Amino acid sequence: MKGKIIKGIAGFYYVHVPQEDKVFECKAKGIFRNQNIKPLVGDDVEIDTDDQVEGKGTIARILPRKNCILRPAVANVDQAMVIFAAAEPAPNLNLLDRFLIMMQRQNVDTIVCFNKKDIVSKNEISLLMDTYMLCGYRVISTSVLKQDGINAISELLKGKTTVLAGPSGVGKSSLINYIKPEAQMEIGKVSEKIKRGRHTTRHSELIYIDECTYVMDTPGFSSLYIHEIEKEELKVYFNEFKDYENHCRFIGCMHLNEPGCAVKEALNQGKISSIRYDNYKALYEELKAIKRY
Ligand SMILES: Nc1nc2c(ncn2[C@@H]2O[C@H](COP(=O)(O)OP(=O)(O)OP(=O)(O)O)[C@@H](O)[C@H]2O)c(=O)[nH]1
Ligand SMILES: [Zn+2]
Repeated sequence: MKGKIIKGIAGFYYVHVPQEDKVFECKAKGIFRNQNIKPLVGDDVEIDTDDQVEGKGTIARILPRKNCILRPAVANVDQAMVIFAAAEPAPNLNLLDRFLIMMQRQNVDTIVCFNKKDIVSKNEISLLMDTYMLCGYRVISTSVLKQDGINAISELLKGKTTVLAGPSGVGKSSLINYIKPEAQMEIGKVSEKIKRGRHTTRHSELIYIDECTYVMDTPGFSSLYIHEIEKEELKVYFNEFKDYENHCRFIGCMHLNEPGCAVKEALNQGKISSIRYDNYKALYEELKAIKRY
């Protein structure tokens, strides 16, 4: 039978078989260990089912991977969707930029979603959306609470495997519950959940929506390290610099204090978002401060 690994815990792999809409608890065959292959969430696999014990089986073969990424560890990803709340909690755009860099570095396209649009003004939501649209990202705004904009999300997810990520409390569980009511994700007040520490124990897991649509729920994050990046490389991830940087006076301009910098000129003319530029500067300083051994 063919299926997809949706979860891996302590040496067991949970394989969803769409044909039967059933999940089998599987062990991996020893051959994978010999070949140094570790089955990954997202892997398409062939399993042999156990005749004796209902719902158990063995992974016999891992089908060729389209891709696989490390953060989060998942195979065969088509895209990511990152959710931030427009307010409550206030969006930490430095954290959003870190996420975008991390995914771009792994060649994964990311859609940006600002949720809770019901509690901010039209101006506030437009400012957030424009900032990221200007950098070439697909951006949507939603209110899961008022069921506004969710159809657009369903359309974007259709037929794809999407990593869904975001900080705690932005409405990720609420969204998953809306598109897949059987998922029964726990929804709660931000503070209560943090007190219980629930978000720290959750595993990444693929949720089956339909035949070809999977969503990977990832634990809420509050920080992201991008320290493997060289400071000189950082500018590559700021897509909005591209239109200007060929016009900088110096080749290799870092767009900081160099004279004749076209990126800074674009910034001064309001063509580049100052929020993004400030994040670039802050991240650059952070990378510069890291000791390299
Ligand atoms: N006003 C408003 N509140 C929302 C919206 N979506 C979710 N909420 C509320 O925000 C709180 C957090 O929602 P969750 O769905 O639990 O958030 P989460 O992102 O899954 O959080 P973690 O599980 O900690 O990662 C809950 O009280 C929700 O009812 C929205 O669109 N508007
Ligand atoms: Zn420059």
